[in-house]
Formats: sequence, structure tokens, C-alpha cells
Amino acid sequence: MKAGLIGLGKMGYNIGLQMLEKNHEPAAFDVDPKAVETFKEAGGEGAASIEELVQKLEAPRVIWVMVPAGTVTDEVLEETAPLLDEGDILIEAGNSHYKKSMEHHQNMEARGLYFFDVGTSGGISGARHGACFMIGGNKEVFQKELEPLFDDLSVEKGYFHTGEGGSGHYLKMIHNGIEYGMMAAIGEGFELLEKSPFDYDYEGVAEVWNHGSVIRGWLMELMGDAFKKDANLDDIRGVMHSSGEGKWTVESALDYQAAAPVIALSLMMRYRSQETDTFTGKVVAALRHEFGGHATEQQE
Ligand SMILES: NC(=O)C1=CN([C@@H]2O[C@H](COP(=O)(O)OP(=O)(O)OC[C@H]3O[C@@H](n4cnc5c(N)ncnc54)[C@H](O)[C@@H]3O)[C@@H](O)[C@H]2O)C=CC1
Ligand SMILES: O=C(CO)[C@H](O)[C@H](O)COP(=O)(O)O
Repeated sequence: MKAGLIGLGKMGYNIGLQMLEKNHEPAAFDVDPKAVETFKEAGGEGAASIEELVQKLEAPRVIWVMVPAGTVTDEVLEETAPLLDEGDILIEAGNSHYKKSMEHHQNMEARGLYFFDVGTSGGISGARHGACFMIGGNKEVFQKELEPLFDDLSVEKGYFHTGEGGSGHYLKMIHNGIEYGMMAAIGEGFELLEKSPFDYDYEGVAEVWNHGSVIRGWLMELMGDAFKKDANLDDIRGVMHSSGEGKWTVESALDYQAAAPVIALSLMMRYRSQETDTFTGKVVAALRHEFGGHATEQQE
């Protein structure tokens, strides 16, 4: 099967390389012509526009979209859909909000297209060597047209048809919420080591925790890699950005009245990390001063 690919960034490019390796003969478009050139140099086929990409594919066309979530994804889908024929397939594998994906399902089905919302996990190395996919959409079409592709691009047992439209991205959102909580706990653990009276070798700690311990796993492996490059993480600041999935998870917890305090607090800690001082801190310091005469620290 000749697959189409839109988006040759950190994830899409590596998915493209896997498609190449596994004989899915990808043709790819990216808004950045340099990305298309790089893909061509790696052996892939390039397209100068979405229109040209569509023309290169045979019906039923399968197009994998891996661009920034939100407006860009919406625009790419809107540009692509009118160029397709009934029965063609769009796979949207970015980190999109599941409610938006449910809208895309309705919209694409109304045009006679099949749409799949796919949560992708495993990071860049997963995209390159085998990822984990959570796939929402028509099950029969998935089994008939797409299963071999997902089987090839995933690690063994690394794909799952999650159910109706939106369920793939909902599952990925919750996955990322869990990711926030797990990473926050690892961070707090190392903070407690750092504040302790002991002089731990953090790379050694990550290494031993990753051998037989209850908390072994890929995040701990990555922690070992990071400490190997920078023993005390001196080169980076402790500022934690986020791209929306944690916030959406917490919003869902509120919508569905589910208690998710670990994920919620890990999200708040990300926001807190982006501030060097806080108004909360000023208010509490001022109040302590007002009621108890406790010292405040003055601005320099
Ligand atoms: N980086 C990661 O670890 C993961 C990212 N994702 C999701 O996958 C999607 C892609 O992520 P990355 O590859 O990391 O982002 P990226 O920023 O590295 O790549 C995005 C690519 O899309 C291209 N692009 C932007 N607008 C376009 C347009 N209108 N038409 C065609 N191409 C366009 C950009 O030129 C760029 O090459 C996002 O939705 C992201 O949330 C999902 C799982 C893991
Ligand atoms: O989906 C991912 C990993 O599973 C992406 O790396 C995502 O960007 C992580 O979320 P955040 O940027 O909010 O930390």
C-alpha cells in the first residue's frame, strides 16, 4: 500500500522512515520544503502540496496526518478532505482533543470518508522504531484496510482499536495525564535525594532503580540517560512546559467528577515552575506579616 503522510516533524518524519523501511512507499508533504527535501534524501517520495500528494495515491487513499494539534490540524484536514474520494481514509495521529476529533469524525463521515483518531505514544524513538497506537474509528475498515500498517509501525502488541470516534484521542489524553503524574513523582523523588544529607550518584540511582525494582520502566531509563549527559542537570532550568493534554485531562476529571488529584497537582506544578515569584506567595507573606508580625523578604 502506498501511504500518504502530511507533517514531517519530529514524529512524522520518523513515521515516514518506518513506512519506507516496511514497504509502505510513503509520499509526504510538509509546509516546510526543507523537510520534504530531507525526506526525499532519505529515500521517500516528496510532494510540493497536499493536492500533489493526493494525486500520487491510489484509491482507497490512506493519508496519515501528523502536524501540530489544534488549528493546524483542523486546517490540514479541511484542505485535504475536499480533494479525496468516497472511501478514502484519514488517520489523524497527533495529540488532538478528543472532542475535536469527534467533530472531525462526523464531518468526514458526512463526506463519505473514513476518519481515525489515533493516539501515538513512544516519543520520537517509538515513531522511528515502533510505537504504541490507540485507534478510534470504524472497526471493520480498520481491520480490512489499516491493520497491517499499524502492525508494521507499532511494537509487538502495540496497537489497539479503542472503539468509536474520539476514543483513541481520549485514551491518549488520559495516557498523557498518567505521564504527568508519573514524571512528577519521579521528579519529587529525586528532589528528596537532592535535599538529603547524602551525596547520591543520580545516574547510578536511576540505573539500579531500573533493575528489578517496582519503579523500573522507560521513564527511569530516560532519567538515567539524562543524568549520564548532565550528572546533576546543571545545564537546564527546572521549568516545565506543557502542550495541553494534562489540562484537558484535568478538565475531563472535573466534567466527569472523577478525583484525579495526582494529575491535577502535577499540572499545577508545571504552571508553578514557569514563575520565578508568585502573587500567592506575596499574599501569604503579607498576611503572616499583618497578623503575626512575621518578617517578609523585600524586593531588591
Ligand atoms: N513529539 C512527541 O513526543 C509527540 C508528539 N505527538 C503529536 O504529534 C504531532 C506532531 O508532533 P511533532 O512531530 O513533535 O511536531 P513538530 O513540530 O516536530 O512537527 C510538526 C510538523 O508539521 C509541519 N506542519 C506545520 N503546519 C503544517 C501544514 N499546514 N501542512 C503541513 N505540514 C505542516 C511542520 O513544518 C513540522 O514539520 C503533534 O500533534 C504532537 O502533539 C504525539 C506523540 C508524541
Ligand atoms: O504525547 C507526548 C508523549 O506521550 C508528547 O511528547 C507530548 O508533547 C507530551 O505532553 P506535554 O508536552 O504536555 O508534556
